[in-house]
Amino acid sequence: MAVLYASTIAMTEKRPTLTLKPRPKAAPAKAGPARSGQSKAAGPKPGPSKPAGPRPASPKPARPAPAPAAAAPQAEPGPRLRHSYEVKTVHQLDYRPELPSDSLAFALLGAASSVARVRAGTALPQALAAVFAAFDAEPQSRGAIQDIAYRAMRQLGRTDALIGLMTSKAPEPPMLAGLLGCALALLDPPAGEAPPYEAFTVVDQAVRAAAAHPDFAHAKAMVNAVLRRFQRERDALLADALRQPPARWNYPQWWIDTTRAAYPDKWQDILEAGNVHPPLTLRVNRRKSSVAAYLDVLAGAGIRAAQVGPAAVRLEQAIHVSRIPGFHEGVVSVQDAGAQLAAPLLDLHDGMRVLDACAAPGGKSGHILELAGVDLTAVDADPERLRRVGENLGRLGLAARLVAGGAQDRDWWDGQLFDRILADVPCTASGIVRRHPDIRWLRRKSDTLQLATLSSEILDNVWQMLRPDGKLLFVTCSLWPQESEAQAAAFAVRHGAIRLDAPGQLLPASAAGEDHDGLFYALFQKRA
Ligand SMILES: C[S@@+](CC[C@H](N)C(=O)[O-])C[C@H]1O[C@@H](n2cnc3c(N)ncnc32)[C@H](O)[C@@H]1O
Repeated sequence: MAVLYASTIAMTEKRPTLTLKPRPKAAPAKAGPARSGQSKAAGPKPGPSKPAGPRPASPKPARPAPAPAAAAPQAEPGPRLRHSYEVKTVHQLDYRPELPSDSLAFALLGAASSVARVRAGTALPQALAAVFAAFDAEPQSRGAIQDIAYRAMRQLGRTDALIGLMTSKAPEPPMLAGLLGCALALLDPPAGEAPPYEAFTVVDQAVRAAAAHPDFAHAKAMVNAVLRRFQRERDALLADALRQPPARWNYPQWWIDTTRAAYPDKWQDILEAGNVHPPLTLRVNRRKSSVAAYLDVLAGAGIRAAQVGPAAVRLEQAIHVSRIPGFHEGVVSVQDAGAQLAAPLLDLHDGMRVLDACAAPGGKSGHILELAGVDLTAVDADPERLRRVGENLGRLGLAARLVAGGAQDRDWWDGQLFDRILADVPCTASGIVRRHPDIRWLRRKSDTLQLATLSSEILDNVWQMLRPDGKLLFVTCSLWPQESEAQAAAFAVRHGAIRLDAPGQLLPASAAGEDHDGLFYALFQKRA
């Protein structure tokens, strides 16, 4: 059943007409009209996770369209509402369109719903999970929805600017803006990337998508006009849009300013590195195999790969985890090469008591247990994420004591000191935006200070749980000094901690020889 979303988002009963900005001057037409009346769209260019052209009939029954806004149930009888712009309506992010589930139009609506959810504050993976459930999406359409949503996130600054240039006001509801953004991201891929679909297919399917949604079927002509105008006036529009830094870099302005202030000589490279597709890097479980043996397995399966760290293997082409040899048997885990530095830095020995203070989803917990037979306590504040630690360790054939709790609290601690502590604290995650392109749009500037405050509480608390001579590794996946180096320096002063050798701030890199996320490492020893 379609879920109605609370009517906090204003929309008028009399639907607002989104007017198009007048063109500065007539431009010669390059593209033909959108063929929205056709029964079958041309299929996409070959590539992964792409839906086929529309089928004549939907394989699943479409969800019934909820009642129109004016008929939405009132909690209590109130004064009669005027037929005016004061009447609010609900927006239906969960509405399953009456479209073939393998059509690009279906995938575009799913991606548009995901983008609208991210704009409302939901992380993209959760947004996608909600859309897959609401749309009852099959694996093929899931792949297509996800692909388009990730593209849209990587291009959001640019597509927002383009939409702003072509429309007189922000398209409403947000899902309509999301649909335009998704379609523009397909029409205008990043430099060097081929468009995944023919332009006329994208326009045709975006118009069909708009027409299939009760909240903005009225705007299908606008969708057609905006996308066709982009095709005709592409160069001029892009030149105009790219004058705005968020469009040029695809980050919010505050993010650009913060990066520039922290890294005056490297900020552009850092921003670019966050926009490239991340590689698929694996960690070989040394309890089950070796890098050399695993590379042989990959070669035998026709998968090209290279060693990029003591236990790290990078695949030349990303593949689905289900196709990674030995993944389900726990021979390998997916983990960035930079993140693989953590466990070896802890200098682990069999029999040690080790605390992983912010453990979920358990990437580093697994590595710790692969390296030594330690007694591991894995704490995380999020019980749902903690469950994934158990699943991941189970796949590796390893075990730890799992504790749902705040690492700034002590109620879960049995009072016995730890020999080693890993504090991979919550942070803005500004160093891993290439894997999570939604993060930059979800974060607010004020998050940095709030997260830095929490992480200093965590550090101060777990330091009391460390035995004299013991070591604590402080890790963030942040690029901001406030969360990393400044935090580490202040911590060392507060506690008189000995600072040992560690990589410090690793900036994100995507060169063949060095390819890792942006991470920060500081290692401390407690005085005996
Ligand atoms: C950077 S992630 C940890 C990644 C993990 N170490 C790994 O390698 O897979 C940070 C984790 O801290 C958790 N977290 C957030 N606030 C916390 C708190 N107050 N105490 C403990 N864990 C917390 C989050 O749920 C998240 O799982």
